[in-house]
Amino acid sequence: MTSNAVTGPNSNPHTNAKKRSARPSAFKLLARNQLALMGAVILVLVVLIVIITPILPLPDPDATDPAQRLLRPLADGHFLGTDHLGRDLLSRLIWGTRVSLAVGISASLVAALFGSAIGIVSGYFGGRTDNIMMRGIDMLMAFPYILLALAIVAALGPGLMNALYAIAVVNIPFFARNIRGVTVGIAHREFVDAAKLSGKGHVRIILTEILPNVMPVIVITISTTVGWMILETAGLSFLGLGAQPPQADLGSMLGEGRKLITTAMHLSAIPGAMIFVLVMSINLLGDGIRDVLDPRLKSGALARPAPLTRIDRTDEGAGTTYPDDTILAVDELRTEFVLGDDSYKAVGGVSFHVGKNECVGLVGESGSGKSVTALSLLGLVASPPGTIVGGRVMFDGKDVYGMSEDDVRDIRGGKAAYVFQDPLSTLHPLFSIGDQLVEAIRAHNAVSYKDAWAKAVELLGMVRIPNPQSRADNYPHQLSGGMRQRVGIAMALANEPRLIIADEPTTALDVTVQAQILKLMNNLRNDHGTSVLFITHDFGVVSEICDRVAVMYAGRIVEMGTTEQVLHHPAHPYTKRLIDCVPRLGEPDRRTSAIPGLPPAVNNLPAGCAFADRCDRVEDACRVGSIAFDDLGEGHGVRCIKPMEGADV
Ligand SMILES: Nc1ncnc2c1ncn2[C@@H]1O[C@H](COP(=O)(O)OP(=O)(O)OP(=O)(O)O)[C@@H](O)[C@H]1O
Repeated sequence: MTSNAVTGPNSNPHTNAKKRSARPSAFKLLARNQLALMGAVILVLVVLIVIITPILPLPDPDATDPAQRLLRPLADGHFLGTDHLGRDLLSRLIWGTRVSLAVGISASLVAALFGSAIGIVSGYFGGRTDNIMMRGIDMLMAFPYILLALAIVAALGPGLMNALYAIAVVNIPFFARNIRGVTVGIAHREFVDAAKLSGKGHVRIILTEILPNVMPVIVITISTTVGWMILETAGLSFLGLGAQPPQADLGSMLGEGRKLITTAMHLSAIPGAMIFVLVMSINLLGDGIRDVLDPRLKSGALARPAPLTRIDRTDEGAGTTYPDDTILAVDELRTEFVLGDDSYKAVGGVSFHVGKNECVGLVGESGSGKSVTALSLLGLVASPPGTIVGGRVMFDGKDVYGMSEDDVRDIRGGKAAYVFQDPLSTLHPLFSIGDQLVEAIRAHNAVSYKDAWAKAVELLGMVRIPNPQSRADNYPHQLSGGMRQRVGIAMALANEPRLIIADEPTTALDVTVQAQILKLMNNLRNDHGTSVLFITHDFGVVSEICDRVAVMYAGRIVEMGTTEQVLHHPAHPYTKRLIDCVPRLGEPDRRTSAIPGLPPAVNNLPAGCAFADRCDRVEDACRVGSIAFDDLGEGHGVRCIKPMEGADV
């Protein structure tokens, strides 16, 4: 770590002007996965060779020549040698691979077509249709699949086409079950309901709403099963039920070679190696395709995140000093998401502090970096893809990024607690709220279950949940949204935190419940001396609860001051426009106006002021260099070269 090599997003804005695509192309993403690329290269090579097989100067694969039997590889005129009938092995291998690939891919497509159709219909209609179709599929699955395949070929008679049908049929249940599961999850989503309400018929809904959403899963399933189907086809041919003599496929070649394995090992080793290479390359490519089609895998969202955000700092803040009673000090914090060659500078040098028993609001439009700032404070940004690339966070006088994992974990839910916007997604659906509170209490205190339960009930009472004793046995789905948020707050209060970080805790609630929750938080703050970092996009909420407020835009704080200063005398044009968006009670004639344009993408920030393109006071100087955060006195500061002095709102 060095302290001088600051490469923050705005330290050299000229470099940021470079245009970059939001997301690399699918091909680029695939090419980055070296194993998948290797698989793709091998597979393309094999496919090219089998496509041009008829025009290759190869001897007839079925022409026998007893005088030339069992020649070793590299023999004259026979690069891979000959088999027990003197047939050229290279020619048989290439023709055999062509047959195996064609049968394997065709079987996959047939299984995918029928299996997916069954899965979609069954998952979409549900009820009796689902029951009948799935019981049929269960019956197919009740037999060991290879026995079933053998039985089908035995009934239809040996032959390649019959092997193809058998392999396709035994794989239909696999597709049907997979796709049904995905369809059930989609069939009741709001966009499907909206399509139904708009009068679309079932067939159109399936084709336009369901199919595009399950298509990636179908493609992924095909790509991961085609190798398996080639193996199964080879297995049937190996047993003499697939390709019939003299036709070669990889399985039948292996079967013939097996009889002479001790005298001419190459007869089985060569087709065996080809099956291995083919199946491996298809599987590697399949895995790569799966990663490309699921952006969450590529971004690391589905990977197991590290317990602490990755810290790779080029600086440790500007060394700013803060008042003595500061509980949280954030100094030039920078957090980035690295996706391939793109880095998303979600937090680009943020500094603020929260004093004891103080409530500081963090306000800004959606995407301005409020949540990432809040999560970065205690290393909760998922890594990958998030990295803290600069700055320092001091909590209660200690450097958070210099602490051990255990120490940070101790602070989380202990001295500092989070309250999130949607408590339904943070509360466990299968445990009662009492049990979840008990768990939160016992994670930081060595108390008995009974004592923790009593404390849990007390906490529920404290956040004004009626009948806390009996409500403690309720599950999250049995509570209203407002009550769930109270439980979220009770959970945050469980260990008497010194700081509560509340990320839009009232956004999902109606105004009456919102007012109750704000009052509750204010009372708790005053009763317990807790500090609050309150994240919101609503200036109305700020005016009710915050002592000071910081306004964020494109990952940076553009204005900061007391609530009175920022709300009534905004200095930054952005703050003024944000305030103008809020309707006021009792002022029906006041015009509210939306801010034109959109915030810049954080992977492509412009030089100078990030708000310049949307600002009606912009001048040339706004688009040059880095805009400093100027002190306007009395704790009021702004990042603007032309602040609005004395603007009265
Ligand atoms: N996992 C991620 N990968 C890539 N970019 C991300 C990720 N999470 C957040 N971002 C980006 O970081 C930026 C800041 O997001 P953040 O969630 O902090 O905004 P916000 O101000 O809290 O918005 P909201 O009010 O909508 O929650 C956004 O541009 C967002 O797209």
